[in-house]
Amino acid sequence: MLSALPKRLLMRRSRSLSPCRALYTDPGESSVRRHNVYDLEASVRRNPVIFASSKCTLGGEREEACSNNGNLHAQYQQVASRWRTSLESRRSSWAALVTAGHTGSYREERGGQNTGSGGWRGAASVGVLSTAALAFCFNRDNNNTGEVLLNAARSNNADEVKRLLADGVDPNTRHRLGWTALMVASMNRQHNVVKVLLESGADPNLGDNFSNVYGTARDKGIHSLEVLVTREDDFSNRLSTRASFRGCTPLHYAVLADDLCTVCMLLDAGANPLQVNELGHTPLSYAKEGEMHTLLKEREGKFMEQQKQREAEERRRFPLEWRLKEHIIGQEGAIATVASAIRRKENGWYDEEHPLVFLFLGSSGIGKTELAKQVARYMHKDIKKGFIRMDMSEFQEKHEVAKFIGSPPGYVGHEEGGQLTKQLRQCPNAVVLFDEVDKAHPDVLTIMLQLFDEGRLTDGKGKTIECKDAIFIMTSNVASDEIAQHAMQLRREAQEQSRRRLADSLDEVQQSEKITISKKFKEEVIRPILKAQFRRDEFLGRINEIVYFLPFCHSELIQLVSKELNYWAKKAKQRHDITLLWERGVLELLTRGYNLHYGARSIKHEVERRVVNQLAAAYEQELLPKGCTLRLTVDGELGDKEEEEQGSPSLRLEIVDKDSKTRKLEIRQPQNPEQVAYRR
Ligand SMILES: Nc1ncnc2c1ncn2[C@@H]1O[C@H](COP(=O)(O)OP(=O)(O)OP(=O)(O)O)[C@@H](O)[C@H]1O
Repeated sequence: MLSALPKRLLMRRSRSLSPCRALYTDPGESSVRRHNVYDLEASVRRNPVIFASSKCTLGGEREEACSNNGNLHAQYQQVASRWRTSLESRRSSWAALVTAGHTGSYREERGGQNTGSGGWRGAASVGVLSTAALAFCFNRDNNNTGEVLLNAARSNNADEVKRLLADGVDPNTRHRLGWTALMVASMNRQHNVVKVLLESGADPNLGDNFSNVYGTARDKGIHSLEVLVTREDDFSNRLSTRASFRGCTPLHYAVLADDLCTVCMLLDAGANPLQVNELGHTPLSYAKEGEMHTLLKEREGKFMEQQKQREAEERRRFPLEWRLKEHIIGQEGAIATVASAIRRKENGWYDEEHPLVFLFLGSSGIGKTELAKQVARYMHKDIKKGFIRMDMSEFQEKHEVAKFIGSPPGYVGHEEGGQLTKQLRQCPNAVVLFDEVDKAHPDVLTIMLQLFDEGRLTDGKGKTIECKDAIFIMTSNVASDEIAQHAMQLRREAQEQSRRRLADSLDEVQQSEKITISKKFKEEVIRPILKAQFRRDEFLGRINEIVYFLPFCHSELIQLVSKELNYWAKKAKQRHDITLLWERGVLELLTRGYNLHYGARSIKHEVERRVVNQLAAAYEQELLPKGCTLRLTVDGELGDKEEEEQGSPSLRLEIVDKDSKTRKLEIRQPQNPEQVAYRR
């Protein structure tokens, strides 16, 4: 077994597949790579994809090269001495192997490649060998059942795999370097093992966490030689050390291994042929022409169709309105308007020549940005690219148009491109938020009009971005006072009416708080204000929906306070193992901090000021034992808000003892530094 080790090391260098290489294999290429000599430039010429991956791995390569020249010896000495110490204490025979003549046979088998190329090659050989020895040694000593499963999969022992799975080992256990047993079996054409794993519920859509040898070595803080040997021994020796495999699924590996049987098994078990790896490639990108290519292409089409059906079913079962209401309190009119427009678009009942354009109106901190974000989250899985936020107060000057779409050739910043165009190019169907649109310069509005009208935008370099599928949302505080006053007037009238009807049930009172802005108000009050602000009828004419956000009613304020307290209660539990409870009066008292001009933000601040400050002070004064229960209560009478005196009633923090008795926490007020100085 020991003498077999150098041979394995040599053999692993004979073939090398990478996600990029698999597409371009010609007879000449194999000779280039026969001795694992990477002709990187040739690869780049053949396949632009390798350029991306080679670029990122080039650093690793250079790092290796320079360590080869000077550092490696020192590095090797450091690592090797650690390995040797470990080896000596564990297996004296292994230590003997490192110092004995096996390195010689390794050199011979390398076919004289290292002769004349300096002493480091010899050192590297010893390094590889000792790493392999150590990896082997560690493997032998490992009792972890997950590792045993991975080893059984690697050695094609289907019976052992079956036995381990029956004993309850998780079929999705990952190797410490990132892969699963199903990936190992798929890469190594082990059909029986693949079958057993799939039958036991192994997930065919998990992606590999292993990037490449150098990246993984860096991430895990282990030497690249150890990673190399482990990858080759525990996974496959046919894969490139430089290409990135992060995100590759068992299906990617089965395609790389050119194994049609495994591909069929994985697809039948629900593998997603559209799943991309870190390089953005689906398994189909690695399939050569022929049966495999045709099969994957056909399955991709079918999978897309099924996905559409699933999404439609999901939309029916869990409508957009519900999803939005999970995150947004109140604003039911706004939610209904936005959800209906998106539903029309999703179901093909829209004008596909123009993008959807909304104008959100209302005061600050009322949920305009939050609703835009939630729409983006619903439309796009990748929220980072799918949500573009432009602060229009940054485009108030005429010359700032260039920042928006990029400067023309010959101007400063031409190469940088525009803030909007750069992001839109990455995701042309994004949800784009133009915050505080009323602050933008008229020239910027002209560009936006072109964008809304034609659904395309030409940047400073003359390149056009088609974005008819994007959703544009503008927000503005224009007319917010008028909207707030009107809404409060409507609420007062509704409450008066319900009082007159002697409605004493809470439901009816809450019903009376749901109001709708009248058409007359929109036409007679809001339109003229908007016209005066934007000065263009055609701009307003291109807006599909003007959406009104109303100030919060009392029941919505209670919900906002509860949401905020729940947030802090969760934090208290997670960070300090403290349970936080409160009575209804606390919610009532905290709603009094609501300020129409700051919206939900004023509630957040009130909770921080009256509750979180006390908690932090009590914690600092070591009044809160770990695992304790705290209750927030109101100290004093909750009378009319208008008659309330400064600071009264206040919030009291009590600790609940084991026998359910409570005692007030005596929290000292933080001392004013001036008073401290005076006393001294
Ligand atoms: N209706 C709401 N439901 C739940 N949370 C809300 C609501 N409105 C505001 N918030 C919370 O308040 C904060 C500010 O909200 P948001 O950014 O949506 O305000 P806005 O209406 O866009 O105002 P501004 O124009 O000042 O940005 C966010 O943390 C948000 O989660």
